[in-house]
Amino acid sequence: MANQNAKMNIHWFPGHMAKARREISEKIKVIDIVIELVDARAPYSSKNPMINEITKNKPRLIVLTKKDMADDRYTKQWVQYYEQCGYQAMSVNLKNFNEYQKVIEKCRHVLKEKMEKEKARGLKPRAIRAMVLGIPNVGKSTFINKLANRKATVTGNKPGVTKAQQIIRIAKDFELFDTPGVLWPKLDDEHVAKNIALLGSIKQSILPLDDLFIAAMRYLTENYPQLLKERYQLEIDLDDDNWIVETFDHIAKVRKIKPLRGETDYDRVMELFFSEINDGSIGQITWESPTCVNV
Ligand SMILES: Nc1nc2c(ncn2[C@@H]2O[C@H](COP(=O)(O)OP(=O)(O)OP(=O)(O)O)[C@@H](O)[C@H]2O)c(=O)[nH]1
Repeated sequence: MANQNAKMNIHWFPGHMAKARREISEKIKVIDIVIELVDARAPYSSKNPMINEITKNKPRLIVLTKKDMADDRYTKQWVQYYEQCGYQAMSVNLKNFNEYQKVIEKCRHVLKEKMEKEKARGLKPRAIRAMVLGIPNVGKSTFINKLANRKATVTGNKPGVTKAQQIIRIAKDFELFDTPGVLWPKLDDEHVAKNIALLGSIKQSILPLDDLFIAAMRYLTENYPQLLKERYQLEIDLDDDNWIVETFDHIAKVRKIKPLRGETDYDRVMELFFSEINDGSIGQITWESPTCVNV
């Protein structure tokens, strides 16, 4: 589960990006479908900005992971949104025993026509080959490991087929690269950086923590006041000039955080709040809706 300590490699230098692109471009030649994982709690912010360019015209399935931590209403809207944009999209909870099977089913469905055409042209039936892509912490390894642990056969143990050693057979008709393509988020966009920090995917210190705290509290008050009430018995009046200090004081009191040199321990309050946001204990929250981002 995403947590306070989960850290994204935020040092994406042009060299890293070029390398990631190169590796993916190599693999993409031999795959039929790209499975792009994004986090359902921020399905725009957790996307790589250049994915279209990188994956060229390969069929793509956008999978919103961690739907158990996101707001169901928004998850539905996001799936619809991406479908309207012309992609295949679905949401999953990878913690559920068999959910990933739905992803395979969907891939089969997307490629049905292509495979039938190949058959009609007299080509030998073959397995669909897929690759998983996504920014750090969206669930790529969880997804691949689940598939691999169930029924994995390394298919490339033929001499001279080095590349194929990275491909695992999941089912008779489905193969997957065993390592995902790791892409970078658009951290120079403030909206994205804030959301990525709230997902717990990067060390939150890349942004001033108090700004992040204030932005999160404002958003929760406007969108999920009930969750704040249930978790912290907190009701914020954003028109009150003193709401920020009062919020800190209130949480410290309710959660019995010891004062520091006679004052509210602001750092401890933020630490507690962010860890509860990250691990989902405040509730199912989505940080952006399709209506507020320009995808
Ligand atoms: N609740 C919940 N947690 C999930 C889900 N999918 C993944 N996780 C958790 O999210 C965290 C990150 O998952 P990973 O599979 O390591 O993500 P990744 O994309 O491989 O991350 P990197 O290795 O950093 O690129 C782990 O703690 C997983 O257990 C999901 O659908 N629901």
